[in-house]
Amino acid sequence: MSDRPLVIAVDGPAASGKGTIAKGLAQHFGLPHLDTGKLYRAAALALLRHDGDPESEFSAVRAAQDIAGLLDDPELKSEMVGGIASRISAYPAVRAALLERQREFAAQPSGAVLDGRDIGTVIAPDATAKLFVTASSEERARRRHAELSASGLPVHLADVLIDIRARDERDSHRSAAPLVQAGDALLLDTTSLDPAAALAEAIRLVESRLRS
Ligand SMILES: Nc1ncnc2c1ncn2[C@@H]1O[C@H](COP(=O)(O)OP(=O)(O)OP(=O)(O)O)[C@@H](O)[C@H]1O
Ligand SMILES: Nc1ccn([C@@H]2O[C@H](COP(=O)(O)O)[C@@H](O)[C@H]2O)c(=O)n1
Repeated sequence: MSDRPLVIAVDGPAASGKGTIAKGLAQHFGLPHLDTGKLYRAAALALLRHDGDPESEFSAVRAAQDIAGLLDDPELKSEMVGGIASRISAYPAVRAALLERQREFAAQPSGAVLDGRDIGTVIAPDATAKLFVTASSEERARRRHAELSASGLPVHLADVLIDIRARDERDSHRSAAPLVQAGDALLLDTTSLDPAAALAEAIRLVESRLRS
């Protein structure tokens, strides 16, 4: 077994359960965790609050440089913010503005768990273990719909499914750091797993990497 810090990269599409798994892995292995989607969402929120134009890369980069104080804002969770995050995250200069912070987090001597879209491919290509977490788009829409309804944000399931599919399309087909399973990532399909079973499988997969 290597004595390098344990770094776990968790990537996957929207509402696949990667954040839930990443948090659970962090707790299990005693590591700090970063939800990198929050950085893109915070940039989107900064843009919205400054009446910026998502069509302007310049405007989006300025927003990405101005996310202090926004990382725990409850508005980050809204579908509107998630949609704008997915649009502006396609700009290479926005990704560049958020890169160093993520790399520094991954390089902590303690090790780390990060979840997002490009952790295993761009942010931490040398991660000890990489998981690509997925689930069918219908199941992901069901989960996101339940989450939004529980937090008092009424939305139609059909609209959530359309939004999830649009997000998948944008995240997977952009030229800058697209959502793609890294060649050495282990696939974890959570469609028919509850959160506890998904985490148990994730721990098993990480441990299998630690032994290899
Ligand atoms: N295996 C699972 N079965 C059922 N529900 C789940 C499962 N995993 C997570 N959830 C629920 O689905 C919703 C989305 O999960 P989570 O936030 O972990 O996904 P995510 O991939 O990190 O989403 P995003 O990156 O788009 O914010 C949450 O409400 C979470 O509690
Ligand atoms: N590493 C990442 C993380 C996120 N994004 C983009 O942000 C959007 C919102 O992310 P959530 O995980 O909170 O849903 C997402 O749709 C991606 O477009 C990213 O590009 N890279």
